[in-house]
Amino acid sequence: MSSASTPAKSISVAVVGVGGVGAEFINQLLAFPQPSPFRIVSLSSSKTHFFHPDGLSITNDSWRSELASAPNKLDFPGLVRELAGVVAPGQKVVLVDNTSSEDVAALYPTILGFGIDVITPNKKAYSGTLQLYERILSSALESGARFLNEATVGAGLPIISTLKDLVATGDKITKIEGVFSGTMSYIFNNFSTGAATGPAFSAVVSVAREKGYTEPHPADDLNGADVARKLTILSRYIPALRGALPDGYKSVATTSLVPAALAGVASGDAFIAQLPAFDAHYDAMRAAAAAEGKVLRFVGVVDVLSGTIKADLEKYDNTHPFATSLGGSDNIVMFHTERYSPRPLIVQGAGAGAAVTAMGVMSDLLKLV
Ligand SMILES: NC(=O)C1=CN([C@@H]2O[C@H](COP(=O)(O)OP(=O)(O)OC[C@H]3O[C@@H](n4cnc5c(N)ncnc54)[C@H](OP(=O)(O)O)[C@@H]3O)[C@@H](O)[C@H]2O)C=CC1
Ligand SMILES: N[C@@H](CC=O)C(=O)O
Ligand code: NA
Repeated sequence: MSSASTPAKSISVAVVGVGGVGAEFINQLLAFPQPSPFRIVSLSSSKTHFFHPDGLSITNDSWRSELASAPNKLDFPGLVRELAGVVAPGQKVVLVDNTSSEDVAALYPTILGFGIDVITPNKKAYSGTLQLYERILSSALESGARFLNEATVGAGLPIISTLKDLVATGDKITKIEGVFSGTMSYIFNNFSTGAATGPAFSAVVSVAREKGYTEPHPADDLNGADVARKLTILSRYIPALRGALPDGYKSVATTSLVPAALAGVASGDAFIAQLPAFDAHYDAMRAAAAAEGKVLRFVGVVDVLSGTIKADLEKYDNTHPFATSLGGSDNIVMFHTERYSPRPLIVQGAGAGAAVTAMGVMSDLLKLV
């Protein structure tokens, strides 16, 4: 029974993926002030899951071991059907996808079609084919379910909400540019400081991985695909570019920093182990930039007027804001618009890491209350 001081637990939350971001999200959700409008009805790792329509009785100390010892193998389509049975008038169900799985992302149209909201930091769906993107939109429109993905760009930074607000209030975006990868930012903030020499490229990449900034496979950051995905997601919120990338991120002009010899390495561990053999190549790039008084930064551009969407390694003067004002995993995103001209609207801050990404997911969840 509900009352003003004890609201009904009216939002059932199913969490899929309990890696760095997923675990932090669960901790933030369990720490939400009581009485909470949320109840966790399901937790899934890539191996096991548990589900109870009335809510799970878990704590921050217990959920990992309980999930690890759960007898149920993960059957994701089966879980979706069970969740669909929980949807009822006044009873929202939201699936929070904290994986980087294509298979989970491919089911979003079905999930939304059941009236289940989807919240995710996973970029795979919205940066995929135009066809999948359009099916997500039409399923959400038909059922009224929400699809929210703030954490896919800039982690917890308000990038997507800012872009949506600019567009919804009638501003015209002319260009979005900046540093969109926390991993690339961390790497080049530490590797290319203006000096001709410094730490080994492979060592800096390893630290970025240890800090939880990289994708499960770090090559997905170094090959530029992660930035290309973010640019695709942003371009789809801009009316003039909505249909511009039929093949999604694969249509973005992208510079890869992965040595050709490592392009097919299947595991992240093997990739990290083999990267030191190529340090001399990156040393030469750093020295060449330093000789011109410049630093290296990996940037993305969505130029609405020319239709150019690209992810590239660029050289910037030592005095440029990309050289002087970025630290850690900082992203910086500049929105050039009709209203914000000639000076852009700028959002800057940590753009990767479990805590700030989970905060972005949590902020989307709060939009449902
Ligand atoms: N880390 C960051 O800073 C940011 C991450 N993101 C996005 O957040 C998502 C999660 O990232 P992160 O936590 O760092 O990555 P992790 O690799 O730490 O976690 C991903 C988890 O998903 C699990 N998983 C994979 N497939 C499935 C599946 N089919 N069902 C259930 N679980 C599955 C994996 O399990 P197992 O290990 O057993 O395979 C793993 O535990 C990614 O999409 C990433 O792009 C977005 C912004 C920033
Ligand atoms: N690997 C990504 C994580 C956030 O999207 C990054 O480094 O930015
Ligand atoms: Na964000």
